[in-house]
Amino acid sequence: MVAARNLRRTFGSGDRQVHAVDDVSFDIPRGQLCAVVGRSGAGKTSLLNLLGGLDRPDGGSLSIDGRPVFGEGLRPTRRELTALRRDTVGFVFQNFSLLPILSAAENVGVPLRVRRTLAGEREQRVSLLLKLVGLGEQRAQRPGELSGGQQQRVAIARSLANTPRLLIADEPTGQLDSQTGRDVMELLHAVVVSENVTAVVATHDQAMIELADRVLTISDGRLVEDR
Ligand SMILES: Nc1ncnc2c1ncn2[C@@H]1O[C@H](COP(=O)(O)OP(=O)(O)OP(=O)(O)O)[C@@H](O)[C@H]1O
Repeated sequence: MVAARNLRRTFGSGDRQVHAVDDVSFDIPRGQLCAVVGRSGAGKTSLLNLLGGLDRPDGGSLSIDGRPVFGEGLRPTRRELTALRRDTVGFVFQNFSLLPILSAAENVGVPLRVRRTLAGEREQRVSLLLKLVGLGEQRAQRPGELSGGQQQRVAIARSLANTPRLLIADEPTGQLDSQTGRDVMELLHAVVVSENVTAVVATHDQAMIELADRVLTISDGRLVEDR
């Protein structure tokens, strides 16, 4: 599902050069929940940004779902990267990134509006997703009226709206207390199974690491352990 070969991302130049992603290669099969771990500054976010098409590598190649995205002689346009994110990838961030003036249901529906999904179909999918994350009753509430854990559940529902094949989650439980974080992790694990999506999750969370099928450890931009 994800094939990364010798991926590199370097920031800055001269003495201040940082190899945030340094010659990283791996394959992630479909349906796998893969945790990416490592110290602060190790390069987890930089790697996830490449996998999700939010940033471009300086070297190496990447294929998602059998489609070459980056590689020798392959420079996707901004429009092509936008299409990749819209059609293939779902994102969950530490800070939830919900729109405060929209209800839970409207937030989940945003990716479907972007894709111009018909209203009836959109409503159906939004209801299904809110039920999936256990928030069928909260559909009309705005993010400010929901707890942190509930907000992250809305964000997970939104990330699944466009039936992504790849789910990228960057520290999804970073702002949650440990029990709520565990619930959100279990939910993520359950949706990976039920929606047959492949997930790559940057985390410091021991509970998530235990739930993961695979753990990639990054240190100074390098992949130092794969188990
Ligand atoms: N846009 C940027 N410009 C310059 N340097 C950057 C940029 N983004 C990341 N870096 C550097 O790349 C390295 C890896 O950062 P990254 O955010 O990927 O680490 P991380 O493992 O996700 O850390 P954390 O757990 O704290 O989020 C760090 O040294 C960081 O300072």
